[in-house]
Amino acid sequence: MWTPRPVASNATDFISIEGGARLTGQVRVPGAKNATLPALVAACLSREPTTLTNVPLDLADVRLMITTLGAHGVRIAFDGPSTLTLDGSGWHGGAFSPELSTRFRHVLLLMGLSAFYRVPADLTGVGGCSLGSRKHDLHAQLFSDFGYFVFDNERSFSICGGPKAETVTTSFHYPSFGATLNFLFAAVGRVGQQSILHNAALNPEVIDTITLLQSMGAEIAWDANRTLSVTGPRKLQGVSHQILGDRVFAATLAAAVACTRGEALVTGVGAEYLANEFEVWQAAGLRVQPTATGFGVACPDRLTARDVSTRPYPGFHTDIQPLHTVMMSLAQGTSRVTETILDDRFRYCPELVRMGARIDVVDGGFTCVNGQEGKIAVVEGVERLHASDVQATDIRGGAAVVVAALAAEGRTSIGNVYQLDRGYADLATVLSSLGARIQRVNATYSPASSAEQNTPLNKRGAACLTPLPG
Ligand SMILES: CC(=O)N[C@H]1[C@@H](OP(=O)(O)OP(=O)(O)OC[C@H]2O[C@@H](n3ccc(=O)[nH]c3=O)[C@H](O)[C@@H]2O)O[C@H](CO)[C@@H](O)[C@@H]1O
Ligand SMILES: C=C(OP(=O)(O)O)C(=O)O
Repeated sequence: MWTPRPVASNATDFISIEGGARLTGQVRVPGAKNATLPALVAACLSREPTTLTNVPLDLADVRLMITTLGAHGVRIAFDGPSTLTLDGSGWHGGAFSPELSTRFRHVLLLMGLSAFYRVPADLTGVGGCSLGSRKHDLHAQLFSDFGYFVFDNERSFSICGGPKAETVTTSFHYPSFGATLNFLFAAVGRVGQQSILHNAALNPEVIDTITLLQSMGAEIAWDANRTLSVTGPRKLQGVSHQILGDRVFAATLAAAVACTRGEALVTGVGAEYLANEFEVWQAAGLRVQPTATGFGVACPDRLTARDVSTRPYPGFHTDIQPLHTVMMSLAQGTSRVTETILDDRFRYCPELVRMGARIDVVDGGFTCVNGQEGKIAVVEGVERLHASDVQATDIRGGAAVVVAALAAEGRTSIGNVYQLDRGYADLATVLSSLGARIQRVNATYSPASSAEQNTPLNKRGAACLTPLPG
């Protein structure tokens, strides 16, 4: 049996980038984190082993999910660097350790898995990126609509009991990705019963999970009005499923190419999954050419400013918003980036400002999906960014800072690399294969050395670090 290597996430690690190298070459994106987390849970719905391929096993969130599944009765065999087989028949639910659950958002999907197996589950603390208020009221609502007993207060979220034996119809005020997945997991467990969800999320990663469930035997249909209908099968069989390529990773590479005026061929994910983002970026001057296995991207000239507003799929993806902001930071003109889904998703902007970006985050005068005051980043493009000592505030905010550093003059240090490890496998290796001068530095703590106390990162109190190599 193959054994996965440990995910290297030392709290004091940082990424060092000497900016200015034009990115060129060819790269394949791995399977998507946000398709893998649901697929790991969906695979456990069969009492027969199910094999997943194209799994980004080196992601911290994927490991957290695997560890949590294993701790609650799932048997997992690693078959290779991106393949594993799960046998979920031993899933027993119970109380999830806050030590694990507070570190990733999609621990919420284990409530759906428990609903499927009709075992009680108790969740104290949910993690994920800090992007403002991230509610789970729709999750609580759907389990209640299905007939489970739900206890949901500030301290814990628990379900127990079983579902009703009749058609269930439920409706979301917003097409929540995570809540749609939990709906699917609970619905496929109701043998012969129909479940209907109005205003479902139908993004590529949900469709990938639906494809997996359909191949296992579930009857699932949807329409253009976002109405999802599920009939639970008598049995879900074990299958093999390849995880969808990561569209956000692909967009990150496109942004890196754009900001370094490079040229690259990206494979492993269809350009159609980025249709909206590419339409905006092509209007800004980016050249994108879909291919049979991905897309070519090139940026010969400076981009021009373009406004965007985040929306549920197929609208402009909130996870790609920080990458748009960094592209606009170097574009000609002023653009407005409106975040309508997660009010605090501009936490990375001060990091870009440290690198010379001109960004003002202002109140937008609208209410965000999460009920908070929505914000707009007003980005005045500059010709150049400069190196600084910055932090990855969250997965995609961290990616935006990496892209900025690739384009900036001088050497940038990026701390809090753990955030990047949650969503990007081997980012430094992937970027260096395109010619980036990037290095992950494994820092060691040494309080005795006063020289180390003066390294750039220490000015912001991030860590005591050994001097940068090179
Ligand atoms: C692991 C994963 O796949 N995460 C993605 C998923 O997160 P996640 O599944 O958490 O996102 P949701 O689609 O559920 O949440 C989006 C919005 O809906 C609100 N909401 C959500 C649930 C709920 O019960 N009540 C409620 O009001 C949230 O506060 C937020 O404003 O979609 C987000 C929005 O596309 C992405 O940024 C994340 O990358
Ligand atoms: C916000 C994200 O992830 P999570 O929901 O796991 O925090 C993300 O993938 O950008």
